[in-house]
Formats: sequence, C-alpha cells, structure tokens
Amino acid sequence: MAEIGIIMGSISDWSTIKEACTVLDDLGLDYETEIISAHRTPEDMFTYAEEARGRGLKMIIAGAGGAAHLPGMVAAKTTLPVIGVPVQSKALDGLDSLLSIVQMPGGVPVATVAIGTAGAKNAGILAAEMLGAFDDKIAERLADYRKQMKGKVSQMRRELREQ
Ligand SMILES: Nc1c(C(=O)O)ncn1[C@@H]1O[C@H](COP(=O)(O)O)[C@@H](O)[C@H]1O
Repeated sequence: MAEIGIIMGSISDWSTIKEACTVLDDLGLDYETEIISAHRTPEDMFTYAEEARGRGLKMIIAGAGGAAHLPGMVAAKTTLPVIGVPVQSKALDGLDSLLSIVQMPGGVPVATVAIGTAGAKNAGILAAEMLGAFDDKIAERLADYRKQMKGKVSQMRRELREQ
C-alpha cells in the first residue's frame, strides 16, 4: 500500500511533479498520485487531507503553482507531514508559488523545497528519507543512491580532464 501521497493542483503541474515519482520509482517506493485543487475542488481537498492518515499514508507531497494554496491548506487539515513543491509559473517564474507555500504561519508547517523540477526530485528524496528514518532497507537504498551520485561526479571529473 502506498505510504506517500502525491497531489498536484493541475495536470499542467505533472511535468514537474513526475520528477518526484521518478526518484521514488528508482528507490522502489510505492506512492499514489491525484489532482486536487484547494481552489477548484475544495471539498475533495478536505476529504483527501482528512482521510489520508486513515488510508495509511505517512506523508503528502503537494505541488502547485501561482497562488499555491494547496500544500498549506492540506497541511491545515492533516497532522501528516506535508512537503510543498513550488511549480514554476509562467507569469512570475515560480516566485509566487514559492512564497505562497513557504510562508506558513507558525503552527502549520509545510516543508518547502526549491522551485521546479529539482525541487520535485528533492521532495521525492526527502519523502524517502523520512520513511528511511524508520526503515533500514530504505536507508540502504538511499545510501546506494548517494553512491551513484558520487559515481556520476567522478565521471564528470574524467570528462572535464579530457576537455
Ligand atoms: N495553485 C493551484 C491550486 C491550489 O493551490 O489549490 N489549484 C490549482 N493551482 C495551480 O494553478 C496553476 C495553473 O493551472 P492550469 O494549468 O490548470 O490553469 C497550476 O500550477 C496549479 O497548480
């Protein structure tokens, strides 16, 4: 059963949010995905947030752009940890998304990652690390992931020397 819920405000966010899914696939972790909007489907958002823990989710990754109220509103309706992904918007390059997500009032946190695809990737890794804090097998997979990253840097160094 999925322990990570991944929601986004619109299908237009998918090209960003799928980076979180890709990294979770690489790490062999189950997740579920859904489109939910605080603005367009507020009732569905409340239901999703209220039922998340009972359905076995351990955390929620929520991505949205522009007036990105989804992560904060979901956080307001659940005590599960919420990771917010600011999607890069056309008008303001995602600064609007970032500020909408990161500036939560004290008492209702959203763990906010960077704008765009790198942020979505990190949201996936952060979710895995949170689960890995309680699961040695996941922690081992994360250690392997780090080793692979190190290997890629070694390859970059070789390429640089060949320039
Ligand atoms: N920020 C939100 C919310 C919300 O916060 O509930 N719902 C949709 N949106 C955002 O509107 C942008 C444009 O959406 P469309 O491309 O569907 O017009 C998307 O980035 C979405 O996350």
